[in-house]
Amino acid sequence: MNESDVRERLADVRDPDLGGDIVSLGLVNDVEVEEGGEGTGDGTAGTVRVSLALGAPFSPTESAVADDVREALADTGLDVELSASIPDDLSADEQVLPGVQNVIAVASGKGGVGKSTVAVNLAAGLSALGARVGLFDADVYGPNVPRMVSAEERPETDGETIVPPERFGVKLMSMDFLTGEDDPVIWRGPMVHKIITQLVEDVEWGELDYLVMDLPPGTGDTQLTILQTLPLTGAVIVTTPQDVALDDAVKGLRMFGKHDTNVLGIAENMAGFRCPDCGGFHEIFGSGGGKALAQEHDLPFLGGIPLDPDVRTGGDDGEPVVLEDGETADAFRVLVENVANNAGVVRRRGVSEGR
Ligand SMILES: Nc1ncnc2c1ncn2[C@@H]1O[C@H](COP(=O)(O)OP(=O)(O)OP(=O)(O)O)[C@@H](O)[C@H]1O
Repeated sequence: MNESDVRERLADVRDPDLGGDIVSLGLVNDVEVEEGGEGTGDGTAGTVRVSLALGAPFSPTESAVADDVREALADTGLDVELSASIPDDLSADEQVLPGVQNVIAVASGKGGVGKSTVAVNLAAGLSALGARVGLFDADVYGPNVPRMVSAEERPETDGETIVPPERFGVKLMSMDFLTGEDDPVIWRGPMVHKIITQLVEDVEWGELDYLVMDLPPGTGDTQLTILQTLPLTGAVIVTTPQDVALDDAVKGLRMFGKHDTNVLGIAENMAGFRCPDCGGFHEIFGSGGGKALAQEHDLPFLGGIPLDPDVRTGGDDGEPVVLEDGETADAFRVLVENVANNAGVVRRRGVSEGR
């Protein structure tokens, strides 16, 4: 079995989203076969090392592709060693956040729709899948991260670098940690730019699979600065089924469109209420708006999160609901998986189209 035999077998593995096999799509970076058996005396047929251009660690789709690759090589008798990396055009020095694979922004057109709630549960849910995750709370108007850590757990700094505190395996940072008591209302573009730069240069994120950014609501300076400064994989737009929230979501979509930012999809929050007393399901803010918005703009619908008192108490106590059991937690898990899958589509499409 040589390298071209291996590639021939890999040509049977399909990418379920891009519609083609992983070899033709350019998703096989490298194949190496090391003969074993006689001669080497290790008693095996050898090892095959395959490097795949996969970019969304722990996403169900990419995990399935990796399983298919193993299966395609299963009867060769070779030990299969897989690795995943998306080759980068820029050197580590030129990259803004060299250790971070995916930056995912969570945005909304207006406040109070549950954007921060989605960001926190997305980060915790990705971490629960096994990924290395950071959460940056850039929502100066309603920071949520400080609530998740006690005062003693504030970031440590030696004057040069900032070490983010961790909860449920997620590294946490907040604009609030950096600015202290300053009144965010007086912030202007240059100030925001300075802080974002500080985030990029001074925080020790280490190696991360996903950095989730909780953007402030709306389409102002901070959002634009972040879009211009950071290499986003894509954005998640949070809305409620109400018409007015949907109008605002469209404004958000336009902003991302202008900056060539991928939209990973639309999440609909407060989509119905399961009454704990009568057991009935009530659609308090209407229904289907998020899905219709997604369809209209030809974007993925990521899922609906019900109105559930546990979401709020979880938020207040800093314990994301996604880590619990139940209907709402399941809804969040679907959302987390869809976001990861769609991040993978963006990354693999980039490789495939960039060849
Ligand atoms: N699905 C839900 N069920 C019940 N309560 C929710 C749900 N989603 C959010 N909430 C609650 O609604 C309030 C607003 O949510 P959140 O802070 O996430 O909104 P936001 O869009 O980030 O607003 P802002 O950016 O203005 O801070 C919080 O108290 C939160 O706990």
